[in-house]
Amino acid sequence: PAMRLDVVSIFPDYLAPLELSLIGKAREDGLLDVRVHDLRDFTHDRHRTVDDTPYGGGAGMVMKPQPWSEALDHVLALDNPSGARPHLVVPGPGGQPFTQALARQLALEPWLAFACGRYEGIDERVYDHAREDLGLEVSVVSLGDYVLNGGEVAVLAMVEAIGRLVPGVIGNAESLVEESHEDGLLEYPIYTKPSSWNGREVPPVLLSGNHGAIAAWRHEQRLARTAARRPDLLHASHAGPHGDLEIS
Ligand SMILES: O=C(OCc1ccccc1)c1cn[nH]c1
Repeated sequence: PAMRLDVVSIFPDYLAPLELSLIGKAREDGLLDVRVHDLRDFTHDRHRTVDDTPYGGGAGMVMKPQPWSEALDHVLALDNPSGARPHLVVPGPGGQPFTQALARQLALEPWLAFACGRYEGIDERVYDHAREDLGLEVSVVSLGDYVLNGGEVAVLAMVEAIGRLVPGVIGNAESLVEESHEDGLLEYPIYTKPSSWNGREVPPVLLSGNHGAIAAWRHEQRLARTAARRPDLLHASHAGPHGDLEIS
């Protein structure tokens, strides 16, 4: 059965790229069932109001709870015979880090619903309502320590990272194996033809046909790159036989 992905946003057109290329094809192949909903369809006033000023004062605006409650009810009611429940994922700067590990976990779920916040965010009671009244698992997830204007860009990134892990979405499975962050190290440098270009040569080991030496060189490169760019990713399990993390 297709993995179901619902997205609620006041800018549904922002999610149009999900109709393209890989994710678009996976939708055609029935692997992903992606539906985008306009939050303003769940307002009833002339101005289709979705936000208001924050209680307690402060800058900016807060998204009103009622439209979100009606949008979630609509998502849950849509052709949902099994009564299954979606995992509600809300992008936000204050969330748990979105990592390849979390992407892998989410790719195993049958149904994800994404709530795209705008302004300063969503009234907290929507999270409580979703958890306590709708019985949903709710996760606030951050792409990184920076602030976007809204959740849409984050959802595009997450849907791409998750969608490509769904079996059948990516053609050759092996391309999924050797990837950054899969085993905690960054990827090694890659090369293709011509072997000499612009006076620059491809490292000879890669042309040697000596697969042991090639694998060793690639591992060394991954360690060196990770030490240089992401020392935070390095830990004891990556130490060499002498327990050293020093890169030669
Ligand atoms: O800004 C983000 O989400 C959009 C958002 C949601 C709620 C209020 C303001 C902005 C974000 C940053 N890292 N990961 C997500």
